[in-house]
Formats: sequence, structure tokens, C-alpha cells
Amino acid sequence: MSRVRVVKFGGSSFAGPEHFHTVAAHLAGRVRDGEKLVVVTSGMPGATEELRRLATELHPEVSSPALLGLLPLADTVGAALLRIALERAGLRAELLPPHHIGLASSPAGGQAAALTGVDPVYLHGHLAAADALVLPGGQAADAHQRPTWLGKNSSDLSAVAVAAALRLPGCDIHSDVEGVYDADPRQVPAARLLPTLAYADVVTMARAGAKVLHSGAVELAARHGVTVTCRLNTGDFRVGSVIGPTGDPAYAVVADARSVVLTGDDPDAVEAVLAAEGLATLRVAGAVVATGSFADVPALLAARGRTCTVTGQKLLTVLRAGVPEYELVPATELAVVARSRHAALTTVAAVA
Ligand SMILES: Nc1ncnc2c1ncn2[C@@H]1O[C@H](COP(=O)(O)OP(=O)(O)O)[C@@H](O)[C@H]1O
Ligand SMILES: N[C@@H](CC(=O)OP(=O)(O)O)C(=O)O
Repeated sequence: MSRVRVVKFGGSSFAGPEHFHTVAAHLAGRVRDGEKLVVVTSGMPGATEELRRLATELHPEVSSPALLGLLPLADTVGAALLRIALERAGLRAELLPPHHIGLASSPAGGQAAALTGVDPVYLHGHLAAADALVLPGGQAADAHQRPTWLGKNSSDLSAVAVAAALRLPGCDIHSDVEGVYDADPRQVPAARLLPTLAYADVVTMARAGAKVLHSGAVELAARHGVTVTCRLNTGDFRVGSVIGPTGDPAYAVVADARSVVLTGDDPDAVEAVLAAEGLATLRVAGAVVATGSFADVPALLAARGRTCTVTGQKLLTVLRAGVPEYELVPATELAVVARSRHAALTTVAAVA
């Protein structure tokens, strides 16, 4: 009998059409080796944001429900293209629409939906006749079977949720880096790979704005004991990091270039507006910090009647043995400060 494995390929896996074949060839090899696959797929890089751009070009005050109906289509296209590449690679592949994935969410409405449960019955049914099920990440259905979107970067969440529902011990999350480093390797060239990490430390890094994994996905993995294996999305598809209940003590720097630091309005009210849009926030030195942001945060707040000042600072977090320390750094100095904090950390970690 085949072993079932959930594998996720993020947008960075599909930088061009040929990458669909690269991924399909890898997956075909795994099927030949005896695996049955549930493949969670994101859209091509930038595809979601390109849809957002088009929508706001058509209508600058586009409503949230209208926008949320459009954005998930990027992931549908990614999944449909991968299904085609898998078919060409000789696999029996099936593409699942949102209401056949089994992910249940809060009602479709003006904000990103919350995952409320997972019913594995469809997955078991479809798996019987397929080598690979392909499903678009971040998509669910509400109690009325209306399609919903689980928010930015939520493909990781889909992968973990599906693995938990199928009662699997783990899932593979593939990206353009083989694993979690002690700093973003694109910002800090001396960053080092962390081979084993505890769930809690990755959640802290993700909440501080590290782009590599979705914080809710790691929280869900912790609740269900799903081991998350981070792997490369090309070449030898090697394993870089394994995230589980325990790991090496985490010493790391997270410099969130996408963070938005806000002052000047009622912080509780500002956080409530941002939370309703699925944006994560932290409170640092009296300011509200939206981490890993994608939306036009000041415009969003203005539309909800809040007036804030954007300070021009960015959030920098240093983890020492998993304990975070937050500081606000001028945006122009973020990369330099990140490298210097990382260098100091490397010395401490070597001594510890
Ligand atoms: N601590 C970190 N370790 C590894 N990668 C990181 C880290 N922090 C940020 N990143 C960035 O995360 C990127 C991968 O995330 P993302 O672009 O969302 O990939 P995907 O599209 O595959 O989900 C990497 O290219 C890297 O620049
Ligand atoms: N549509 C999602 C897809 C996603 O989760 O992306 P990735 O897996 O590349 O982080 C987004 O852009 O937010």
C-alpha cells in the first residue's frame, strides 16, 4: 500500500513555466518510490499581488469581499498548471476545488477567513483513484460551501491542516531556501542553517515577520504534532530544517523590511482593525507594529477612520535561546544593523 505524504510548493517554486516540469519530475520519482501525494500549491511569484494591483487599478475603493474573491485565484492557476505538468509526467493527478479539500472556515465576508476544521473524507475519497491530488493553498469553504481565503501566505497552513486531518506524522514544505536560517540569507550573507527547531521558536520568528513560514501553520503543527520538514524546491530537493516539539536553542535575527511601525492613534483600536484584516501585530516601545505586511496599512486604517503616523522605522528582533528582544531601527539602517546583530549573536551562540 502506498504511503501518503503532504508536500507544499510555495510561489518561489514556480518562477517560470519550466519549473512546473522540474517539480513534476521530482514528484513523479516519489510516486515511483511508493508515495501517494497531496500537493499544496501556491501561485506563481507575485501573482497574488498582481491581482491586487489590477483590482485596485479597476476600482481604487474595491470592497474587501470583491478583493478576497479574486486573490485566491492566483493559487488556483498555480495548482492547475502543476496538475498539467504532473499529467505530462505520466501521473494520475486530480485538481481539487475549495469545497472538495475539506478545509472548513468562518463565513466568507470582508476579511480573511479563519480555519475552523478539516474533514478528510473528500481527500480519502479522491486519493483512492489518484497518484497525486493537487490543491490550491489558502483556500477553504464556509458552512454554505462558499469559497473562502485563509489570507496571505496561508498555503503553509493548508499543508499542515491537511496533514493533521489525514493523521500523518509530518509534511514537507518546499521553498527556494532549504530551511530556516538564523537570519534571512538574502539580508545577511553569513546566515547559518538551523537543522532542528522547536515549534515555539519558529512561531516567534514568523510573528516577528520572518517570511519563511506562516506562524499559524506552525502553531497548528504544534497542536497536532505534525513534524514540518523544510526542503529545497529544485536541484536535489534536499532537507534543510526539521521543526518539531524540540530543537536546538534558537539564536536568530529577524529583520522585517515589510513591517510598518505606527504611532499616534488608540493602539488597541488600531490593532483591532489590522487583526480583522488578518494582519499580525506586535506592540514595541508604545508603537503598533504590523509585521510581514502586504496591505497598504495607512490607507486601510484611514478607510476605517483611524489616523496614524508611519514612523519610517522597521522591526528588528533578536532571539537568544528562543527569547525575543524587539527594537525599532530606521528603515535605511535595517540591513546594516541586522548584519551587526547577527555577528554579535554568532559570537554569543558559539560561547553558549
Ligand atoms: N530566517 C529565514 N530563513 C530562511 N529564509 C528566510 C528567513 N527569513 C526570511 N526568509 C526568506 O523567505 C524566503 C522564502 O519564503 P517565500 O518567498 O514566502 O517562499 P515560498 O514562495 O516558497 O513560500 C526566502 O527566499 C528568504 O529570503
Ligand atoms: N496566494 C498566497 C500564496 C502563498 O501562500 O504564497 P507562498 O507559499 O509563496 O508564501 C500569497 O501570495 O500570499
